[in-house]
Amino acid sequence: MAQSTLDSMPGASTGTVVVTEPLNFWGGKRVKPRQEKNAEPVFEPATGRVLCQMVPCGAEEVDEAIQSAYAAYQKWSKMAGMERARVMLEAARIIRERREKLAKLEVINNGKTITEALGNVDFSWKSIEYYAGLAGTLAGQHIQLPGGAFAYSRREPLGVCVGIGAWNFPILLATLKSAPALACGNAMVYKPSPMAPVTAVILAEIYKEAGVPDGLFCVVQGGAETGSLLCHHPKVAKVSFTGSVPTGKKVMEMSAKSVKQVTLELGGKSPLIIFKDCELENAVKGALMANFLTQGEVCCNGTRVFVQREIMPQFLEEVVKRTKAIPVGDPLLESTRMGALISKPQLEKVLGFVSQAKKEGARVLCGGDPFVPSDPKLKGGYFMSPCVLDNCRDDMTCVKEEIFGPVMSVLPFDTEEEVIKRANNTTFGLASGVFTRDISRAHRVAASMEAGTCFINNYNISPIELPFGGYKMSGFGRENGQVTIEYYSQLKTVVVEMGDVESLF
Ligand SMILES: NC(=O)C1=CN([C@@H]2O[C@H](COP(=O)(O)OP(=O)(O)OC[C@H]3O[C@@H](n4cnc5c(N)ncnc54)[C@H](O)[C@@H]3O)[C@@H](O)[C@H]2O)C=CC1
Ligand SMILES: C[N+](C)(C)CCCC(=O)O
Repeated sequence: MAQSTLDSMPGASTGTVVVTEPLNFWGGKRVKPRQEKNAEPVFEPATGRVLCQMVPCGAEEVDEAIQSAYAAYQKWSKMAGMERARVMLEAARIIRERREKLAKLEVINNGKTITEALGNVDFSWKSIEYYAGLAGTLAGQHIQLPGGAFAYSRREPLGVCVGIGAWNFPILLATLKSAPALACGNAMVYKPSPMAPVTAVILAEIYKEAGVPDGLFCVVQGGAETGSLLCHHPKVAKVSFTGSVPTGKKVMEMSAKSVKQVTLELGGKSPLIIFKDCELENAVKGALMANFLTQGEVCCNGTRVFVQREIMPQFLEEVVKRTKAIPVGDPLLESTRMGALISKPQLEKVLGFVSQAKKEGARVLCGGDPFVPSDPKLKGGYFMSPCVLDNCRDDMTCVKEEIFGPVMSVLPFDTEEEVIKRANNTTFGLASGVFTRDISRAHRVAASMEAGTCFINNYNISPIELPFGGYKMSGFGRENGQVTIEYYSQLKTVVVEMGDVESLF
């Protein structure tokens, strides 16, 4: 039972997998939905075929999951960090062992290429290893006070934390939220996106197999309604959310009612600035990495590509040549470099952005059309050709709004001062990038960016060791890196009197 979905994976190919096992997990096992009412079909993006049914959890089920997490938290939080680390390292080992199967299932549910999905699975076991490494280092301070009195601080967990994930990195987001949470001694109830529900429950099975107490990592399925039940539940101490700005605001509002801590990883419209003194080939490669991973459905993508006017012709020629050469198609083939978008509505939304851009005066240099691969089984898939837009202006819709698809907008600029101002002229602030061979300029620009990350001479390098998160409306709090320990724990100060109480009364 436990590994049935994965067991069917080795021979799996696009268009063959159907998932029928329950996708909820609490109390140490998969749990069948209480009623099939409101079931929603989940599609395989590469074929448009139904992969499984997602049945949203109601109030009673959410409560059951949270109670089960709370019971596990009571045990887990009393263990030493080193003991928790040992269990987590075992979970990381199991993920490594099932790397290929897990990645395949991720591809079938999300539509991204197998090459990227393998990288995402590697990111997952690395996050667990990284936070397992930190679990044994959690410590407080000892502070001496007058008269022999002293105090110490203890770093304690928060309790039951909720993770709400997006569909673009299903297994990676479930792991990068749960790994630091568990390392600090918390339990987590995780709600994946209703469009990508199948891999989080496998992570839950792996944690269980590694030896966490039953209930420590629970999965509840559902959309907005289930999400708000989680955000309102009185036993939840914290919500970590990845998704769009409008939903992030709602999560914050709901969490405010019972003063829950929140981490918000929201959208972006990040600038990538390419100066004329750059190494051009690297800048072109960087622009592709900034726009086309996971079909462009990445929050930190550098979708506003500012290019210094003198090198614009060469840049465009090279970027278009390479974009046209991207093999789009069956995401399970190793040679494919771009798979299918998550859903039909998402594909239509992205194509809509391209038509709007044309109306507003942008020029399509390549792509931007629906793409029908020659393989007949992919005819119903949500593919499009990657797109480069030229003649863009700062006031165009494609330059202002998050598109979340493979669409790069290219904008000319003349001076450093001008481009910094234009790059920062957005309500978002997730990431930014700069290509130049002038080291002073590189650091000057990095310091001026109103964004949580700045990449110098590369883009989208986000290993687990580095803090990741937004400025402005891209959110707050950080994920990844050592600092995330602070977002999943709280300090208790213990004050110790060694003499008599000096009372004023
Ligand atoms: N920054 C990012 O990484 C992401 C940005 N987006 C952007 O958002 C657009 C829409 O995508 P969606 O998946 O609909 O994003 P969304 O922000 O609505 O959903 C993200 C998660 O929040 C949950 N959710 C929705 N309403 C909720 C509520 N009221 N309370 C609690 N949880 C709730 C969803 O079920 C999902 O798990 C995309 O086209 C893209 O532009 C989407 C996903 C990730
Ligand atoms: C930083 N990265 C790419 C590993 C994950 C970002 C999460 C997101 O795009 O929603």
